Parts: sequence; C-alpha cells; structure tokens
Amino acid sequence: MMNRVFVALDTPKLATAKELARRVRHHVGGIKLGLEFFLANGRHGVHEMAEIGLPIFLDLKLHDIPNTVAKAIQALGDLEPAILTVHAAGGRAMLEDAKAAAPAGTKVVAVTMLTSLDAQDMASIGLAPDPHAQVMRMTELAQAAGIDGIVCSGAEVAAAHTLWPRGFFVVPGVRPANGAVGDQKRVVTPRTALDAGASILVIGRPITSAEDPDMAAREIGATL
Ligand SMILES: O=c1ccn([C@@H]2O[C@H](COP(=O)(O)O)[C@@H](O)[C@H]2O)c(=O)[nH]1
Repeated sequence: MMNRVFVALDTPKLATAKELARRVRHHVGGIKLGLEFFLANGRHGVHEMAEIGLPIFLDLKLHDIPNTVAKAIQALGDLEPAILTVHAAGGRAMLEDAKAAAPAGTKVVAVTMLTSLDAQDMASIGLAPDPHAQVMRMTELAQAAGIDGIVCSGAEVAAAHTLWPRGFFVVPGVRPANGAVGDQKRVVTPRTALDAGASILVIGRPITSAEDPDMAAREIGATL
C-alpha cells in the first residue's frame, strides 16, 4: 500500500527543506509545502522540491472572493501540485471556482476548521462552540461544491467519511503517542487517524524537529 504520510516541511529555507526531504524521502509518501516555504521560495522553490520525485501538496489555504482565488490558482500555472488547499469558509462559489481553475490532476481540498482551534476559540470568533458540527457543515458544503475533499482533524474524520464516502480526507494535527502537541488542539495518533478514515496524514514537527528525522519517520511508519 502507498505511504500515506505527507511530511510538512515548514521552513523558509530551501536548502533545509531539500535536506529534510532527502533524509526522509524513503519513509514518506509526499511533501507538503506551506505558506512559509512558498512566500520565501515561490514557484522556483516548488519546482526544486518536485525534483525529489515525491508528490507535492501545496498548502496555501487560499481564502478570498471567488474571482481572486480562481485567478490565484491559474497563476500557479505549471506547478500542478497533487493537492491544493483553500478555506471552506470562502463559501460555495469560491470552492466551485477554485475547482474549475485547478489543473485536472490536482485535488482541491477545503480546510474545514483548523486543528489549532478548539470550542473556546470558535466562540471567540463568533461561531457555535462545536468543532464537530462545524466540520460536518463544511464537509457538506465542500461535497456540494464538487471539490475533492476536506482537511479536518482525526477526531472528525470518521463522521466526515460517513457523510462523504467518496471524499478525500487530509488529516493534520497528528502526533505519536506522548508526542509534543505544540499549538495543535485537536490531535490524534497516526494510527487512530488512519483507522478513522484519513486518506493521508500530514505530519510536520514530530518528524522535522526530531534529532533523527529519518528514524522518526520510520518509527511513525511502523505504527501504521
Ligand atoms: O487544520 C490544519 C490545516 C493545516 N495544517 C498544517 O499541517 C501542518 C502540521 O504541522 P505539525 O508540525 O505536524 O503540527 C502544518 O504545516 C500546518 O500548516 C494544520 O496543522 N491544521
């Protein structure tokens, strides 16, 4: 079976990202590049990382009016990432236009509720303090808009999968048992997330901040 771990290379330094990717490349299934990397290295950096030969997940979490998001996706041009993120809260028209603008081979997935937020955070931004209900609402919206899937925590993925059996489910906020949680609030172990229906797992610091990233990736892989 394919390796379903995408390593999040959250660094602005191209050389560091390349070095980390080379070290873990045989123990992960893909590379996730986020805003930090993209703003520092742009399209050139993505091309350089693609040379490593693993699928690229471009986690830009686009969130704007439909026209702007569609144009931004068109501007990515030949990068053709395997996966691209937008925010579900941009609304149905934005999601539809994002999918229409994306290359045919790119999965467009919508962030439902950041894994760094809990019920209290939701209340503080004027939402009902119920992450599960909000993720279900956003899952229905994403499905109705015709995109490929969603990003949610491992705590919601089983219910989201039931709602959308053919959806593609990206799960960050994944930590090995007893791993440092950091700024993540809705966290599960890699095994739990996969058993609950995750299509891929996004794992950053548990691998990239380890003394031996290669060993950390192998140890995580051994639990799956
Ligand atoms: O809800 C979300 C959406 C995206 N992310 C991203 O995943 C990684 C997680 O990194 P860790 O170091 O394993 O915490 C990071 O790039 C986030 O931008 C997320 O965590 N939650």
